[in-house]
Amino acid sequence: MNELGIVLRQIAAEKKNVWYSVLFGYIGGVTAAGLFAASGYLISKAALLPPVYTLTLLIAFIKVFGLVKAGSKYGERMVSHRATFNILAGIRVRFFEKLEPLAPGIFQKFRSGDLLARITGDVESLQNFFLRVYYPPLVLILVFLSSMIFTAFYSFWFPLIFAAGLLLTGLVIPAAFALRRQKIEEQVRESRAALSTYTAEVLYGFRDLKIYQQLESKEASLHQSAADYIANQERSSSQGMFNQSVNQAAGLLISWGVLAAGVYLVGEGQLDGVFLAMLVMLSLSVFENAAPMAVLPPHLEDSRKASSRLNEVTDMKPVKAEEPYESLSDEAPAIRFDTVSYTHEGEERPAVKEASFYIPAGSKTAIVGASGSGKSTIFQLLLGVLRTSEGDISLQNKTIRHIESEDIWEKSNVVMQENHFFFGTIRDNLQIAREGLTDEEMLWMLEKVSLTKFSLDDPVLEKGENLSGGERQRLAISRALLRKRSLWLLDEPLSSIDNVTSAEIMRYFEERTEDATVCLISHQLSGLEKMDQILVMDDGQVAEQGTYDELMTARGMFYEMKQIEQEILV
Ligand SMILES: Nc1ncnc2c1ncn2[C@@H]1O[C@H](COP(=O)(O)OP(=O)(O)OP(=O)(O)O)[C@@H](O)[C@H]1O
Repeated sequence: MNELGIVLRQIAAEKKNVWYSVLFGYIGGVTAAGLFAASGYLISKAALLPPVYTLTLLIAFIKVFGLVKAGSKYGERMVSHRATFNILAGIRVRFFEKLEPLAPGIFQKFRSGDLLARITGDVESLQNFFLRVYYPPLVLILVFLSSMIFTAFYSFWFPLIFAAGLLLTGLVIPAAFALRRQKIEEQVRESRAALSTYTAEVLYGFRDLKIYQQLESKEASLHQSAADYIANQERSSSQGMFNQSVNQAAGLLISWGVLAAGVYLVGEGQLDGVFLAMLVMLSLSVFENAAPMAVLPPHLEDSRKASSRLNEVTDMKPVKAEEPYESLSDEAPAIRFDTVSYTHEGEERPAVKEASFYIPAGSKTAIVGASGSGKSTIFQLLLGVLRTSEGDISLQNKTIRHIESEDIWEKSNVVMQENHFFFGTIRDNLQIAREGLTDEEMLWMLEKVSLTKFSLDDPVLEKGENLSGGERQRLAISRALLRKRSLWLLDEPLSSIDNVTSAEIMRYFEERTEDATVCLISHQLSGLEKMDQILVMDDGQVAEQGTYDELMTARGMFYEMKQIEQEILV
C-alpha cells in the first residue's frame, strides 16, 4: 500500500467530499433496497385486497424511496466525481512540483514519450482508485449490514445467506478473476507506454526519418502499437464486463437461495408468505450493488502499478545544494575549479578528470578542445545542473555545494549550442529575458544582432522551426544580452553565423560585457587573442592554460590546433 501514498495523501485532503460520497452512496443503496422491498411487499399485499389507505401508504413510501434514491445517487455521482477531479488535479500538481527540480537530468533516465504516458495515462488511471476501490466497498458493507439487520427480524437464515453472498460476490469471485485481469492490465499499460514513446519519436524525428526514408517503417510500428493498445483495451473491457456478469449471476443465485429459504420457512409456518416477495426483491437490489466488486482487484492493482510508475520519477533525488545555503551577489564572479572530476550516469569514463583552473572576476576565458573533451560538462557543473563530490567548484569564493542552482541560473546568461524557442512571436521569445522589456529595447537588440528583417510580431514556430540555425543563435544571444547578468556562459554561440556578422556581434558583445565574467566554448581559434585566458581541454583534462601568446610560445597542443586550423583555411 506504500506505493499508493501519492493518491492516499490527496484523498485525505478531500475528506469532506469522501464522507459525502459514502453518505450519499449509503442513502442511495438503502433507499434502492427499500424501494424494491416495498414494491415486493405492495404486490403481495395487493393480492390480499387490503384497505385502500394501506396501498396508498405503501405507494407513497415507494415514491419517497424513489425520489430519495434518485437524489442521493445524483449527489453521490456529483461529490465522488468532484473529489476525483480534485484528487487528480492534486496528483498532477504534486507530480509537476517533484518533476521541476529533476528537469535538467530527467531525460538521462526517461524517454520523453514514456514520461508523457506517466503524466497522462498513469495519473488518469488513478481516478479508478477512489471511484471503484476506495469508497464503494465501504458503501456496500454498510448497505449489506443494514439489510442483514432488517432481514434478521424475519429469520436468522436471511442474514446468514446475505453474509455468504457478500463473501462470494465481494471477495471470492473478485479474487478469482484478479490474476487474469492483472496480466491484461499490465499489457494495456505497456502498450500505452509503447504507443506514447513511438508517437514522440515519430514527431520529433519526422524530418530525419523522412530523409533516411525510414518514415514508413516507423509509421508501421506506430500503427502496430496503436492497434496493440486498442486490442488490449478491448480485451480488458470485455473481460471486465464478463467478470461483472459472472458476479451478477452469482448475486441472482443468492436471491434464488433467499427465495428457496423463504419458501421453506413459509411452508414450515415460520414466515408470513406476504413478506416473501419483499425479501427476494431486497436481495436482488442489494446484490446488484455487489456486481462492480468484481472489477475492484484489477483496479486496485492498476492503481498500485500506476502509482509505482509515478513514484519512480518522483523518488528521484534532484541534484541540490547542501546546507548552510549561501547566495551569490550580483557582482561578476571569480570561478575556481579544484581537482574536479565528473562521470556521467551510466558511463565508465569520466567526462571531466581532475580539472583545476581559476577564472578571475570580470575576466574573459575561452575553453577549447576536441569534440567530446568535456567542455560542455564543465558548463553543466558550473551551472549546478550536474553536481559532483569529487573536487570542489567555487563561485565568488563560495563553494557551489552551498549554492542553489536557481541562484546560479538567476545570475547567469547562458547561450548553449541549441536553445529553446517557444511557439509565439519574436516578442514572446524575447520577453522571457526580463520583466518590463519595452519594444524599443527589443528592436534595438535585434538590430545589434543583425536580425532587422524580423518584426516583434513575426511568428516563431515550436522550437524555432521557421528560423535558420544562425537566426536561432542570434535570437538566443539577443535574448541573453537583454538579461544583463554578470556571468556569461557561451557554448559555441555563433557557430552557425557567417564570419562578418559574427565579428560584428562579438564587437557589440565585448562592449556590453566589459565588467562581466565571460566563459566561451569555441571550436574557432581565430579571435581568441583578445581573451584573458585560454583553457585547452583534452579527454576531460585541462591540458594547457594561459594567454594566447603564452600558449603559442609554448608550442603545445593549442599551437598545433592553430596550425591545423590555418592549414584548413588556406
Ligand atoms: N548526458 C550524458 N550522458 C552520458 N554521457 C555524456 C552525456 N553528456 C556528455 N557525455 C559524454 O561526456 C563526454 C564529454 O562530453 P561534453 O559534451 O562535455 O563534450 P564537449 O567537449 O562539450 O563536446 P562538443 O564540443 O562536441 O560539444 C563525451 O564523451 C560524451 O559522450
